[in-house]
Amino acid sequence: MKKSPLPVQNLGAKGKQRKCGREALVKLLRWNFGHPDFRGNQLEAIEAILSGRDCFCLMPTGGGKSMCYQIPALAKTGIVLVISPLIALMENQVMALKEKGIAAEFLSSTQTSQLRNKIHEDLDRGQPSIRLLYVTPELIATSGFMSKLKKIHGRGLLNLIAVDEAHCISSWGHDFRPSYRKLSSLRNQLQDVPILALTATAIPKVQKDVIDSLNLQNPLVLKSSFNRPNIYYEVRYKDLMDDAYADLCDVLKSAGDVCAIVYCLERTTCDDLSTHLSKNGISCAAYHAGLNNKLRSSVLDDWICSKIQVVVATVAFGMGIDRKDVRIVCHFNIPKSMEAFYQESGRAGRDQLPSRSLLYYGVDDRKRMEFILSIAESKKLQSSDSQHGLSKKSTSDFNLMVEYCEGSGCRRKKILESFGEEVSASLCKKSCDACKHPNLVAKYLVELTTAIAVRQRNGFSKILSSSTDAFENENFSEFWNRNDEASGSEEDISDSEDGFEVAKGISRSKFSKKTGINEKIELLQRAEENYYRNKAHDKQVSAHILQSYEQ
Ligand SMILES: Nc1ncnc2c1ncn2[C@@H]1O[C@H](COP(=O)(O)OP(=O)(O)OP(=O)(O)O)[C@@H](O)[C@H]1O
Repeated sequence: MKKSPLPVQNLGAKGKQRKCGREALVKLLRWNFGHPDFRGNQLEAIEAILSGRDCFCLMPTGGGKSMCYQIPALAKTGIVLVISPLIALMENQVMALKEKGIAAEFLSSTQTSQLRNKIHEDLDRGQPSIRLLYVTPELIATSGFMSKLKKIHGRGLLNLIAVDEAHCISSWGHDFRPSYRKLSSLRNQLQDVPILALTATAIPKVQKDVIDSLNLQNPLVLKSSFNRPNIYYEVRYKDLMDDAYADLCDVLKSAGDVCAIVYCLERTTCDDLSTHLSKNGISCAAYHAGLNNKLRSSVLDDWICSKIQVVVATVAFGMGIDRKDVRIVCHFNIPKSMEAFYQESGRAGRDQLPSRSLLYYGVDDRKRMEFILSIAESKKLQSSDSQHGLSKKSTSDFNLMVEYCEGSGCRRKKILESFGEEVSASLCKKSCDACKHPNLVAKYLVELTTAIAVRQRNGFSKILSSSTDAFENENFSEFWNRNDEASGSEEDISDSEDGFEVAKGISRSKFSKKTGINEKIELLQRAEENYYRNKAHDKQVSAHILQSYEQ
């Protein structure tokens, strides 16, 4: 049942602001959201914002960042503007808030003009009923919307600008969106409105970049640990097992009928693996950008309402997925960076209950990812726009991921150290395989070294043939551009021209539909020669590679 919101707390008779004390804020939290108390740095962030101060807030996935702007929206008359990278994300949040009786809206080109006009009319009123307004960065950049914001601000009604997923502004971050760059002008245009930057994934370089780019003034910087104590981290080695599909099937079956996400690099793997799991009695479906919108949303709906328990997906299944009881997040292929891994594995256990991150590591997968990243890298070097247009992520970021899988020692420590955190030896408490079963993991790593040596002698035959397919049939589309399921409107970040999108362009042009098979083989051989230029390939290996193209 919808509740009516608690009366606004802060305005005295003459519009003078009264301090909204801790007790009143806790009351708002309990009444509107049913949580007994604030968590982590939530209260500090809220108090800073309500005092008019800029704030940079780093909280782990599932930490409760949205409360940091939702409570201020309820504590003051006026509007909180929330800038969010995805329409789906905005839709989810607005729906959840409306269910709680909180007046929230989003503006996007996916709405009817009638609905948009209604929202604009409300914003023009002396006392708008909307408390939270969600928009994309593209809308902010339009002069029409900016002048509307200025008018609202001029009437003293713009209380806060919250920039969600703020790391998207930094070209050092893993999710760089060129459209976020446009937010740099906010501080000048709307001078005394506090800005709150929120992110779950910011290495120190990105944190500084976010603060500088948004031009935050003397911000309160709140950082929580990235540690997710309720997630158990584990790596399994594909090269040491007969059948990774069967292994995953056993894992899911022995976990019971739990909710899980399995991430794969390629769409075909999603389809194959999902079919295999289904045949073995696991309630699951594939999800990737190759499926039509209707099918994708029905998979999503079925998963959200527990009709199916396991989704086998590419990274298109990403931001904005709000199911809290995900017990297992499995990476069936190695992710491209520690940041991506942290973000994706962090979708497990958002209810804080014990959960699992399971990564299947394979040497073929590693080589394939290195090959893909090397193409993106070489394009970046060629680009004259390398300062602003492209992500600055590089293959070196991937090495951290390889070290996570191939190196010895605590997995949790490796994750946290990659984000610049100092980690005490006792932090993990045996909640990763390397700490819980050190001898077994050490044995696996020795066996893996042997397996790699054997594979190097025999050549990594499958890698390039798979890459040909991928470039040709867009099997990797989501890898290059994580959000290609979005609507493609001018307000949508989905047509962002980030580094991978540009690299996709080269790959496509390299292997356009007109490219004949011989040319493809030649191009791939040349790429392969470059790639393995320090490695000796005897005739037998070359023949083996050619043979694999023909299959
Ligand atoms: N003070 C609190 N007490 C208990 N639960 C809370 C509290 N604050 C937030 N939550 C709950 O925690 C969950 C995660 O919150 P939220 O979606 O805001 O996290 P987030 O930091 O934005 O996560 P992500 O980065 O994964 O999107 C939600 O179910 C929310 O209701």
